Amino acid sequence: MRYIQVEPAGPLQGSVQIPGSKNSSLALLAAACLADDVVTLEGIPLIDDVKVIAQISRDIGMSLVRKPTGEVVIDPRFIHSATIDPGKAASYRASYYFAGALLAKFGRVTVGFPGGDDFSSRPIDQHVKAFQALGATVIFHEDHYVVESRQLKGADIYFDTVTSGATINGMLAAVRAQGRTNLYNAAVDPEVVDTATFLNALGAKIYGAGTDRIRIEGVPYLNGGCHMVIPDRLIAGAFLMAAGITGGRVTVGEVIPEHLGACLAKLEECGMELEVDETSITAYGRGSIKATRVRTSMYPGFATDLQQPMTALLTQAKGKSIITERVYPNRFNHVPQLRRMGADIEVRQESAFIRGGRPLFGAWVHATDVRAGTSLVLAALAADGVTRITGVEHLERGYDDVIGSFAALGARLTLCEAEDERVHAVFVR
Ligand SMILES: CC(=O)N[C@H]1[C@@H](OP(=O)(O)OP(=O)(O)OC[C@H]2O[C@@H](n3ccc(=O)[nH]c3=O)[C@H](O)[C@@H]2O)O[C@H](CO)[C@@H](O)[C@@H]1O
Ligand SMILES: C=C(OP(=O)(O)O)C(=O)O
Repeated sequence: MRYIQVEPAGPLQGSVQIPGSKNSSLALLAAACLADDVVTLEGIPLIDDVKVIAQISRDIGMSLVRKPTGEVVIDPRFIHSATIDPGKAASYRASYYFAGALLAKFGRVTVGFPGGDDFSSRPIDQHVKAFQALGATVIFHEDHYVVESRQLKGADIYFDTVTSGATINGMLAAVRAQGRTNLYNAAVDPEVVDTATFLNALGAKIYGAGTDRIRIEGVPYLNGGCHMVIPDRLIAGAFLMAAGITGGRVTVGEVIPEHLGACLAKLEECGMELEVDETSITAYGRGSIKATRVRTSMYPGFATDLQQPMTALLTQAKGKSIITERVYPNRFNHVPQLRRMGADIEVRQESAFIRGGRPLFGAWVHATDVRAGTSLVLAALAADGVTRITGVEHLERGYDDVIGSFAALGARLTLCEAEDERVHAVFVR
């Protein structure tokens, strides 16, 4: 069993270049299926979810090659199958994008149910609603679903809730549908805009991405092309919080500061000093962190994926903080683990009540999902003593080099192998 060992190393200091966004990359790689020629994507991180996509691509006949210079070159011209293996689909969340992307080209797609971080019920009813509105049938089987349509037809789609996944999937399915599609109550996340920008570069006609109404005029053909994925705003936000919790100074480079608006405002409310340039942000963790109230919401609100590192930060804020999780109300799996490290947090319904200022100490803890892992790394950086974090595979879904990137800032993280599996059983509860 692998674990990450974190030893005390004082305040983090230095700069880190932020990699391409996981969530955008997963959408772009599936979107590449829609093209009729070779596509090059720059900045795709080498994370586990992307490795699964590489395997899926091989299965369906889509060549996907990572060049030594880092670009990923995809040739979708010889895709021969629209069946996505249930096991592979279930090993990450965004496998559902293959349904939208392959539907218009193949008329029938079989995809295993999505996996990904298991912190809450994560319905796909709005994806289904979009496919059905475009004229497809969706049939559920034990471990997969089949989406079928002889000819997708543009439609007006009113999402019942704001969802980035269903907005992107609706866009993917509509790009090659016949006629006009309007997506209402669409998500405005940067990942939605990034996917639309990429598809438009290939010849799609998508208008209004980044607003809550997106219009798509279907096209019969998409060219090849090049695109650079946006930086990972969630990784960037967590590094800024790491500066706060360790009282250090961290610069995140190659970011789009606008994507982090709600996070930056909250960190300033907590008393952190920030210097924002065109493509970089420096956070100073000077002085004490102030308690605050956070409510997560969809973009441009405070991201649910930053809630967990923020919880870690607020354990060190003097006074009472409240975090309310509005996107995934049960997303508090990191809290019992933070408590093992001495944090005083109580979860009631969709809120975590944090009595901050208690010292943290090293312990064996388990990362149940990628952001829970980030939260534990941050807590460990501020803790007295050695922390050992299992569930490394969850961190590897989102980070291609969690050890190296924190080490570059002076942290002491080591990837270790435990021989005794019983250790695992003791704390994974
Ligand atoms: C791979 C990926 O991009 N994952 C991100 C994506 O997940 P994901 O795409 O799953 O999240 P959504 O944006 O779709 O979900 C937002 C909200 O809509 C609800 N919903 C969603 C779909 C649906 O069919 N029905 C429905 O009710 C969800 O329960 C949630 O409350 O956005 C989440 C919210 O920002 C992030 O935490 C995830 O990191
Ligand atoms: C929830 C997340 O990922 P996924 O949707 O891929 O499970 C995340 O990145 O925090």
